[in-house]
Amino acid sequence: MAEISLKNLCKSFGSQVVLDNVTMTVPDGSFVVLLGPTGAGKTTTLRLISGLDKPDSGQILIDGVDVASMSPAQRDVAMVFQQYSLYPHLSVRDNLAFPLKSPVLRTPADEIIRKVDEVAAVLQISHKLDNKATELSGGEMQRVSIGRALVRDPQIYLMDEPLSSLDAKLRSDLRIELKRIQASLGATLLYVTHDQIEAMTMATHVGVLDQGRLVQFGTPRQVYEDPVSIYVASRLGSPKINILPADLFPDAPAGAVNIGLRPEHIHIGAGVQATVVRVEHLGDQTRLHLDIAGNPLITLTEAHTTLTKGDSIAITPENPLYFNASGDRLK
Ligand SMILES: Nc1ncnc2c1ncn2[C@@H]1O[C@H](COP(=O)(O)OP(=O)(O)OP(=O)(O)O)[C@@H](O)[C@H]1O
Repeated sequence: MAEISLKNLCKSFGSQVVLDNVTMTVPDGSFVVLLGPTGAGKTTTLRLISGLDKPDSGQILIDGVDVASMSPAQRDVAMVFQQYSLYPHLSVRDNLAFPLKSPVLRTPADEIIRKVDEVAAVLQISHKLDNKATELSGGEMQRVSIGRALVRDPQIYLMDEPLSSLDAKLRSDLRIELKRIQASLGATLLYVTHDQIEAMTMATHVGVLDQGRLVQFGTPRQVYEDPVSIYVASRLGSPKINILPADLFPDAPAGAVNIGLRPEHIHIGAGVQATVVRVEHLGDQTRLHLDIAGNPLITLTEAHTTLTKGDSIAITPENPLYFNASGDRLK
């Protein structure tokens, strides 16, 4: 396995700057999740690393080697796309075996059988091994696409929203499986998603992209607890962080325009008056939708709360985050 190092990477399409001076290290054996809204440059980053596109400037090093002159095959990278890319005329077994049959790898036949069976079991598609790729559901096809990356032993794995087409149950099963496989192989994995639960549960590190710029890189916990801006704070957490005028509460520091309050960081019992707008019972927890001087706010309370719509309560911020007029964090 290998480290990926991006140095001052820039890429434009026509007049649109898609990556703006991105410098980032994906450590050997890490699971790095790139987060950002649509168009932030996530897929482009993967395509540049895999060699499918070329950067305008900057460097990509894999295990310390500049890969600029290497073809995608020479880079020894396995990529899983959002859209499954299978050979429709081949069976699932042959699709999975295909990467191992490359003349460069020369994998022995019994090793191919063993690997394919192992990966099919992990991805819960053993019963479909003899089906044609066209005879699978979308979710099954996507599992075969992931399997085709897993049968190989590449230097790095690049995955572009590989779970987005799967239903919720399968997505959560595969989140756990992918994380387990990555950790047991010690694989270096760069993973693109919109899904903050995937980021929080799988990543060793999270990189947040904003219009082609890498605005924060750290552990999921660092990025969640210590975001550099409202933009970053809003990328992680469900329900989302509450962003309110800073002067709704006492003790805002000079220059603070907004206060950011995570739903779990609001103490009920004393402080500023708020009105209950809606009580959302989710089984294990209850979300309280509040109104505070005309501003919406969501917080959490115990499952069996007796609060109802129209009640008046008092709240105090815990661990508030303050932001200036540009949305940058005040320390
Ligand atoms: N080959 C191309 N030609 C022209 N523009 C492109 C090309 N590839 C990407 N873009 C543009 O670059 C921007 C970034 O695209 P990219 O696919 O990297 O975003 P993303 O963060 O992966 O978004 P998504 O989450 O929607 O996949 C988009 O505005 C896209 O339209």
